[in-house]
Amino acid sequence: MSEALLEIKNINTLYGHSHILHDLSFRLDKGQSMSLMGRNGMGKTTTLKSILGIVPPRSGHVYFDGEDVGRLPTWKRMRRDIAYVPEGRGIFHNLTVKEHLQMAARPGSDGRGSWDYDRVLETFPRLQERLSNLGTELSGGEQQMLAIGRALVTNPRLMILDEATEGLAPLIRQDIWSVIAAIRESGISTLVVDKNIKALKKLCDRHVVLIKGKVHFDGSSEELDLNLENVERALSL
Ligand SMILES: Nc1ncnc2c1ncn2[C@@H]1O[C@H](COP(=O)(O)OP(=O)(O)OP(=O)(O)O)[C@@H](O)[C@H]1O
Repeated sequence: MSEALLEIKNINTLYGHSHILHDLSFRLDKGQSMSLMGRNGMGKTTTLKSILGIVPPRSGHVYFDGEDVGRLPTWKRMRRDIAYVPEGRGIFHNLTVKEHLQMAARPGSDGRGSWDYDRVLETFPRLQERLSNLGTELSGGEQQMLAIGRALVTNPRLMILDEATEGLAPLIRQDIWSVIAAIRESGISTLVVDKNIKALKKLCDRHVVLIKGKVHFDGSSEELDLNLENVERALSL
């Protein structure tokens, strides 16, 4: 049996008295790619924030590479090689593209440094042209490329992307999907939230669909195909 990179077990997450995630469990194996889907407000972002400890679950466990990281602060989880590309991208208005990448660059926890500043610029030639531009001067697509580039230079083993292509023009979306595929090919596991089921089916090995903070579907791309109607119903308005 393959080894789990990320495993969450029976997570319950609340905002005050609002119970959002109910006994949520799933696992992502090493080298694999997983999609997390669901209609607006179903708990996708809350799941990602629970994994990272930004919103710590009230109960349950988060295991990363076999270690229970559930009590660690967010920055320590990220030092275990988890990178996060948040919804809204989190680009700093007053820093240039170059500064964003230089500030974030570091080897992985075991010294891996395959994704460095130069490789990111080779992957995103658009960023190369924009090195001295401030965050505010970038288009939405360029901001997303920078957010992904900034995550890559930390040499993660797991990259988490929230709303990976939301609000981007179709051609830029295609670029982002190609880059996520390349990231995955380079051996980094990915956990991707997006609405494009077709792109996710091609890119990811496993798929989890949430309804009201519970797992409605969890399966491979083949199983997703077999349950497509059911899953599409869970995703439609
Ligand atoms: N900071 C917060 N305080 C209180 N409730 C919140 C907070 N953040 C999110 N929620 C609520 O938690 C529920 C799940 O939200 P979440 O953002 O995880 O959903 P989502 O599936 O990511 O949806 P979207 O696609 O809209 O981002 C929603 O009902 C939302 O209103």
